[in-house]
Amino acid sequence: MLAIQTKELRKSYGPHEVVRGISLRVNQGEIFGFLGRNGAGKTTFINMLTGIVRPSGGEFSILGTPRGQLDRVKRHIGVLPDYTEFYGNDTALEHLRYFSGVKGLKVSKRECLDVLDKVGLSQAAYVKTKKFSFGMKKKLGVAQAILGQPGLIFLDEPTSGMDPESALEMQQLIRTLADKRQTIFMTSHNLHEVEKLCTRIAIMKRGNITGLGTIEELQRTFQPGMQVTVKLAARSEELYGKAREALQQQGVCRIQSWDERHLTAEIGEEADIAAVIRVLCSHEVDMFSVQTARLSLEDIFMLD
Ligand SMILES: Nc1ncnc2c1ncn2[C@@H]1O[C@H](COP(=O)(O)OP(=O)(O)OP(=O)(O)O)[C@@H](O)[C@H]1O
Repeated sequence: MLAIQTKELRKSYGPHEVVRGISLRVNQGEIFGFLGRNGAGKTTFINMLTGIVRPSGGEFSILGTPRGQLDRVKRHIGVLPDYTEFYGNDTALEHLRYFSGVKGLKVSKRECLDVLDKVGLSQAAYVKTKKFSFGMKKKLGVAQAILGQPGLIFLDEPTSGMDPESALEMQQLIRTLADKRQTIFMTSHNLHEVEKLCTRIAIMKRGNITGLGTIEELQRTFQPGMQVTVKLAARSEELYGKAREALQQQGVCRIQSWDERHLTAEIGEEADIAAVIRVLCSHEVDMFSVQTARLSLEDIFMLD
């Protein structure tokens, strides 16, 4: 069973098509990263899947249940929305107990306290939420989303506004949830976090998915080859001229840029590094180091 399946899902506001026919499959237990610039359509897409926004076209199913029967699985879906506001005179614990009642979850006080502990709010269980900082509200939002161990959890920017330590703890919590086969569908503008956490990533641009896959698959899609940077043993015009000439003559790589000491070239695959090193050695080019690099998620995200 898939956690999420969408087919040609679309949404328009008047003449403005915000989500343009997205087909996506998310497996159970994945930490799926959903990226896009501000206004790309991420929240609208999530809001359709959680029943907040009515699609203009297309189909989807959640945990094997089609869109028309979403009420049947709502208890198994957790959501951290893109805004987190609470009734200020309630404590964190009161809020969770009230929320679990509204959602029809059978959750004990002990479980609510456990969840508050997991998000790092154990000290604030009996504190009124009007005294909460932005980061604490975000944590309470996550607590609400994971209450009752839902099979699918939507997290809209789960760590934004958190201090670095809290963000790391939240990332660890997300991993723990996925280890228990709970599916996470998350947005984040922290690309480093996404690169570290997510099993697969979709990049959304102007309502379309322009990239989809693991980080390695995205790298291969957007840069079929690899980049190799040779740092020469010394800053020397002669050495660098020799290196350039040797590599160009042998055609083992395509030189992209160079300065007085570094020479950066594109190679077809990792195994071609050996050929580059062989050519340079046979032409007596002394090297300090040879490094390969692939595009980072940030590089890929910035591509238009
Ligand atoms: N209710 C609405 N009525 C009209 N336009 C809307 C509505 N909701 C969203 N939009 C428009 O849809 C587009 C996508 O918005 P959405 O909030 O889905 O983007 P996003 O990718 O989540 O952005 P962000 O990263 O800033 O949260 C925007 O141009 C927005 O103005």
